[in-house]
Amino acid sequence: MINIEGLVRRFGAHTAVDQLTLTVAPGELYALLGPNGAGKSTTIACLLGFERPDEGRAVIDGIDVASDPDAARSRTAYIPEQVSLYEAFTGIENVAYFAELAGHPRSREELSALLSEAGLQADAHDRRTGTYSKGMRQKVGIAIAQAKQAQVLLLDEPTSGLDPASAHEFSTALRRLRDRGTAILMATHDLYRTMRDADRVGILVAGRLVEEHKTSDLAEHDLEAMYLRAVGAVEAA
Ligand SMILES: Nc1ncnc2c1ncn2[C@@H]1O[C@H](COP(=O)(O)OP(=O)(O)OP(=O)(O)O)[C@@H](O)[C@H]1O
Repeated sequence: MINIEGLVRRFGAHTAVDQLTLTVAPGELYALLGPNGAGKSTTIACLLGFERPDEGRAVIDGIDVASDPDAARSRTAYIPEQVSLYEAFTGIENVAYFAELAGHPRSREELSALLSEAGLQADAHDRRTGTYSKGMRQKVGIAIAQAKQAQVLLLDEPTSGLDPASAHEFSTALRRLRDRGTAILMATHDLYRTMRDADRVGILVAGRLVEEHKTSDLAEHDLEAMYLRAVGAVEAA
């Protein structure tokens, strides 16, 4: 469960996140849209304990992240745009390491099954991750989230730059995690993936949540028109 309550984060005179309140339930995938600089990454950084809120709280499974970042992080997996792995280690070794660190050691068979389930082809499991493509790294990120039994998954523009087939495979793996009860918050610019994968969508503009809807209540062109209107680019539509 993710609870963001009245979150404010300022950098000098600039308010990057402005009174943001947002909840993501277990088994829910929430897409956070917004133009560059809207405050999406800063919000995620507060949930990870990398940034401290000036006001309000970021809460993971009842734990205030700023008060106990280690306990919050043990329940959280994070997939940034570029997943960083130990390049000299294989895919299996990377997942093994992160699973063990989280207190969930796994057998080789389990690790291999997790990677396959995340969509990584079997012949890559024992290759050094230094040779992996971006899409393959994202899949390792999903396998790590599953291996450490993270209740919360945070993603920052995970599908940007992935080819359509890789993005599709990634989405399938993501939805599977969601269906197993993970609360997922994804910052993204991808309206198509948002409509396909997300249960709810919020639009952040200048740090403020200006729209929030169930995707089932929207058609794809509605979301695009709403987004353009929200960011003040309606003439461009
Ligand atoms: N450490 C920092 N110091 C000063 N300003 C910062 C810092 N981090 C972020 N900002 C500013 O806060 C605002 C929000 O940035 P943020 O990266 O959260 O936006 P974003 O929605 O993730 O954008 P993008 O889509 O480009 O990733 C921006 O104006 C940014 O320049």
